[in-house]
Amino acid sequence: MLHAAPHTTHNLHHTVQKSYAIIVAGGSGTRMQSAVPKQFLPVNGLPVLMHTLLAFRKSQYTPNLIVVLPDSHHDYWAQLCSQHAFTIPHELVSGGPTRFHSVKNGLKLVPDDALVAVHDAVRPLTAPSIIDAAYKQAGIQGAVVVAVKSRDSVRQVKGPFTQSLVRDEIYLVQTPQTFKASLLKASYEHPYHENFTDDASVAEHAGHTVHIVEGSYQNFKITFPEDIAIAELLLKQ
Ligand SMILES: Nc1ccn([C@@H]2O[C@H](COP(=O)(O)OP(=O)(O)OP(=O)(O)O)[C@@H](O)[C@H]2O)c(=O)n1
Ligand SMILES: C[C@](O)(CO)[C@H](O)COP(=O)(O)O
Repeated sequence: MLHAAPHTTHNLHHTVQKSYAIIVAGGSGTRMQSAVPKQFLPVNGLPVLMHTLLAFRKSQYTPNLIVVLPDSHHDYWAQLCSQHAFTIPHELVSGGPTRFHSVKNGLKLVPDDALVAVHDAVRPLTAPSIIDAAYKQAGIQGAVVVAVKSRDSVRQVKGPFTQSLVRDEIYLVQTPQTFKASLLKASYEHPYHENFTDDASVAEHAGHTVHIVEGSYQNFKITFPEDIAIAELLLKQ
C-alpha cells in the first residue's frame, strides 16, 4: 500500500547515514528507436547519464554512486567520460536482462546499514532537493517513492467496462525510490515476477509499506524521441 508522507524540509540530521545511489542504465531503449542507447544521447551537449549523476552529486547526502551498465557499454562509457572530462567518482556494475536484475546487481555493492536510492539513468531532471527529501524520509519510514498526483482524470479498463477512479487518490510513480538498504536487499531476494515494474513493487511484494515523497512533473523519464527536445528545454532553465 502507498501512504502519502508530509513534505519535508531538507536539513540533515546530526547523524547522517551512509548513502548510496544505484543509477540503472542497463536498458536498450527500444522505444527511443535510436542506434545509441538513450542514456548516452546528448542533452545540451552532455550525455543523459552525466546529467543524472550530476544531480545526485549535488545531494546533501553525497551518495556513493553505482552505475549499472551492460558489459558491452562499459568501454563506450569510459570513452564518453574521457571525451567530456567527466570525473565524478562512481562504480560500474554489469546490467541484467531486466531492470529488476540490474538493480539486484547494484545492490551487491551496498552495505546493509546504508540508505539506498534507486534511480533511472534516464531521469536527468531530478531536483537535488527531492533526492534529499527521499533520503530523509527513507531514513524515517524505510521505503519511499517519489511520485506526483495525476493531473488528468483516470479511468480503469476491465474487459468491456470502464470505471472512473478518484483522481486525488492516484499518484504517478517516478524515481528515486529510496529505502533502508537492509529492507530493499531482503526484498530483492524474492524471485523475479513480471509485475515488478519498479523497486516499490518489489518491496511491497515482500510485505513492506511504501510511502510517497512529493515529486515534480519535470522529473520525467526520457522514453520517446521527442523527450530529448523537452529535456533540453527544461535543463536550460
Ligand atoms: N535490463 C534493464 C532494463 C532497464 N534498465 C533501466 O531502467 C530504467 C527504466 O527503463 P526504461 O525506460 O524502460 O528503459 P529501457 O528498457 O532502456 O527502454 P525501453 O523499455 O524503451 O526498451 C532505464 O534507466 C533503463 O536503462 C536497466 O537498468 N536494465
Ligand atoms: C521505475 C519507473 O520509472 C517508475 O515509473 C518505471 O516503472 C520504469 O518502467 P519502464 O517500463 O522500465 O520504463
